[in-house]
Amino acid sequence: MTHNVNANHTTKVGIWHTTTVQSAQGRRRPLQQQQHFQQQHQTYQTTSLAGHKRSLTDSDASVASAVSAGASASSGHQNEAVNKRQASSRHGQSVGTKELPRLVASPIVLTDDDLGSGGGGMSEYTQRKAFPSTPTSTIDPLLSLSHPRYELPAKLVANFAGLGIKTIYPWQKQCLLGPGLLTGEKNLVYSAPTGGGKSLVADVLMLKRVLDGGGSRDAKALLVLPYVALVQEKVRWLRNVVAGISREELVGSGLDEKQKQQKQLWVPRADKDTIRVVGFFGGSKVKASWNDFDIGVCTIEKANSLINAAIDDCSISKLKAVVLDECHMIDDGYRGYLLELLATKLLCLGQEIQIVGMSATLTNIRLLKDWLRGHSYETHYRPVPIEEHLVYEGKVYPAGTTASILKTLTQLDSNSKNRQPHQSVVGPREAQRHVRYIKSSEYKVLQDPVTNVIVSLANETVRAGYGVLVFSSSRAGCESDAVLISRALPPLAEADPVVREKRLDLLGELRSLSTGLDPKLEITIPAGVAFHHAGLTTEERELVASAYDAGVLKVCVATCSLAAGINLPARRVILHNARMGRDLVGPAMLRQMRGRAGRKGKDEVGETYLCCRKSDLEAVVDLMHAELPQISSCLISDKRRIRRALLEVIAIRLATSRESLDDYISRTMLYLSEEPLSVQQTVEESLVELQNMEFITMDQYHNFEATKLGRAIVAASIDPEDGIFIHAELQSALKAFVLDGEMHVLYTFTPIPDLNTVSINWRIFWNEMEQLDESGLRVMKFLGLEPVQVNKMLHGGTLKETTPEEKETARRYHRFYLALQLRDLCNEVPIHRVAQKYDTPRGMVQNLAQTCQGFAAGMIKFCESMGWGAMAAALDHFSDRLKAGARSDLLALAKITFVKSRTARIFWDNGFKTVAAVANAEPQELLPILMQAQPNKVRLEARDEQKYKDKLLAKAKVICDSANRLWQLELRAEYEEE
Ligand SMILES: Nc1ncnc2c1ncn2[C@@H]1O[C@H](COP(=O)(O)OP(=O)(O)OP(=O)(O)O)[C@@H](O)[C@H]1O
Repeated sequence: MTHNVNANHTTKVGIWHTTTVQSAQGRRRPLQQQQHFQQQHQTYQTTSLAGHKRSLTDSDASVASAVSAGASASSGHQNEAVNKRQASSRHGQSVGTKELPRLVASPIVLTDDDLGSGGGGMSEYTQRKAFPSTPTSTIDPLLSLSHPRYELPAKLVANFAGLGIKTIYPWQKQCLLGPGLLTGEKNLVYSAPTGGGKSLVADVLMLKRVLDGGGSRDAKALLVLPYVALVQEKVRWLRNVVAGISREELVGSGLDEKQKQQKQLWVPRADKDTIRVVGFFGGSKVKASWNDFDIGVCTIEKANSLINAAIDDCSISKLKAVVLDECHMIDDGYRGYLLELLATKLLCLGQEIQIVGMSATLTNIRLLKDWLRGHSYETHYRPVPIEEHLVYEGKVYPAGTTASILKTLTQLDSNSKNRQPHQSVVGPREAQRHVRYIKSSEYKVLQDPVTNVIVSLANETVRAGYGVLVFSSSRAGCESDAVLISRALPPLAEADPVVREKRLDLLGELRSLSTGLDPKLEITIPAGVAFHHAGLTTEERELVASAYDAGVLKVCVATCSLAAGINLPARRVILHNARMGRDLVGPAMLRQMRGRAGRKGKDEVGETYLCCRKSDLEAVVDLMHAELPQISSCLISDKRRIRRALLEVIAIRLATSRESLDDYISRTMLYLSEEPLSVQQTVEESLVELQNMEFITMDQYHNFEATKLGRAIVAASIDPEDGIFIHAELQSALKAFVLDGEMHVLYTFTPIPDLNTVSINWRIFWNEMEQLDESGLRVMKFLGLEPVQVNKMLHGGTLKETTPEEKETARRYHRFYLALQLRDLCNEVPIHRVAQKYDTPRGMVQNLAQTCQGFAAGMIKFCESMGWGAMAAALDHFSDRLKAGARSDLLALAKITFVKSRTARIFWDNGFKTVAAVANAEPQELLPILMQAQPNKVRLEARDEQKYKDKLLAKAKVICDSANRLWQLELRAEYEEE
């Protein structure tokens, strides 16, 4: 027997917490009543505020129908009938933003089993049983960070408390008090579940090293994270943590008078007493040096190149701590292996640098502990309980029972010959195990059981007032899920007035970005839903993530890019098929995704629902029960990596003799797991290959030395194999560099594309080629790119990629296609226009705009190291245009904060042609110019208009201040020249 969840209030789903359902039941009407209420409410709804902001024009309606078509390709007559019914029930309601016909989410029904068992009991992942409650510092004083054992400045402790960390968890205490950790004598590697509070331990140790500095006032730390978004989030967090803290404060805290006297007090200097946290990634800080920061938060690549440069110029002695977050990535051959390289170099230095590694998915922590010669700590504590489920064919199973689902299914399958077509695949034994089921839907767009389930589960949580994170396998999937979910949720007019205002503000902010408002976000945001993927620009992603974090949005549908490390308030995490592109995610990624549910400080509990298709069931159940793979070094699996490892240490002169190279290799993680003899042999072969490639030479004393080329490759932070390609390209360019146009320089600044990720639209290639001037065509010819080949491709030809030569040619076509995009960006074409023109997601175009700056800096270093001074100067001269995204006449203006590309052009056209002119302007004067620079004029209400102007005025003030600073620098330079 089953009970409709909406009609029956006796649900009991967990012993430790109330679930979304229970909370919802406590607060809301049963769904049927609610729908009735909504319809009534909608019928008599007066004109909404949003209606004033923007009306549904014909063109909007056509966009809406286009989106509808995309989101619901299978939509049919039955569906239309329902939609028409619903649309007519909304008659008289003003639509604030674009809106598609509404859907009613399928009801979720409880089974008897659930009523009796407490919703399947606690899942295997829930750690709450072992730690029923978190003790406080009244029970254990060491749970307070102000305890003298930690020797932390009072301000730091207060900052942590202000950020919600008033007491630490028992495991955090035990971990911090491990031997030699607080004093920085020992390295540490530790593992705790996602959301377990790992960051705090590393933050405390790292800050102690920076503040204490082993006597140095110039102590530095690096925190290494795998993704740019994580770097940005961490920079924000750490800046709050260190706000108002000076190094000398540490000396005064937690010590008695005698101890204070014994410690030498530093004399504070205005520029030295605060802790500077700086983020390093992609195109940011291309020329940054160690003097620019105290704590550098970096991507893996940036950390590796910073460390190389510091070892080379001997400034590495300032480095006191390195934190490797998500250190299981060491086993990722694509880029994670750089973690092993950088840490091994530090281990070889023989100076005290505390290395701290952490992860939620480390099974063989011992290997890392042995490698780092440190202390290890493992906990399974998760402060917020998580309840996990599998959903299959509309039925919800507690995660613990999934293995038996499969068993039942196998039995049923073996008897399938006897099964009648109308009989369900789920037999009676299995039916007892599922705790809830989602009724199938009458709408055509919700015929797919997985989609239907996702809409219902999201709808249930949002209506109970909580946040939902949905992971979808692709960008298109994210967008279509978001549109469908939004159609089932209450429209904007029914939202709380404060939330409604904020959603409208969010729409306004997105509209005012240079990319304009995405038509699908325009549909979903009013209902509190958005998507987040690499196709959006960073600004769009940031606005979406922070609106979701603030509760303005209730549903965020994301690709797995949002899975690692990000702290967002998700009561419920729903996985749409657990796929990344076409492939099923691995166990570590699965854990990361599910780990986004129920984060401390954001939510009290968490629930996860992995929703899968029948064809995936077996693989998904295996995945849910899969042990996390043991990590291992991947240095040896591809010889390119060991070659890079050797080339780097030779080039930065960390190890040049055979003995020191052996010593270096013996300190890798690889050396602990591989047969020493086979490692030796690989090293031997790699050294010979590096010599053959002319990256290194051996001198008469049998010491290795990097050649110019070898040093250039390391200075440019590129892979040795890419180095060969670049070297060949630049070497031939030297002979005939095309300087009577910009294409050749731009081509040189274009990062080497991965052939699998860049796809060329040959029609566009052809069109652009036809419009190239003579100089541009000469560049093409020089690169060996044939119009005949482009024409062939246009008519269905294939670009061969079998031989190394063919691969190189293919690379050039792809690189040239990207260079064309870069050319448009530098000629002030806005990102979204470039994206449209080249048939590429705008996030990708923005990524190109950002990464090319770092790559360009690498190319300049490459030329400098090769002794190609003239080429380096020519490239350097042009590199400012990449940053400015503008033609050369605007370069000076584009140095001003917020004045880039199109905005700089509008300043110029309005007579503000120099920094001095802007510096001498009143912010009010700049207001009309900034309004002109907004691409999308929106009809605004008077009140909103004022808000909008206030925002622009604040921006104008920043612009004036920035221009003033630049102008003063210019004046000083002129004065000094005289
Ligand atoms: N002692 C504490 N008291 C209160 N909140 C805490 C404490 N420690 C950590 N938190 C909070 O818990 C949340 C999760 O912590 P954190 O980001 O460190 O998790 P994590 O273990 O790194 O997870 P993941 O592996 O998913 O990144 C954060 O919001 C953090 O501020």
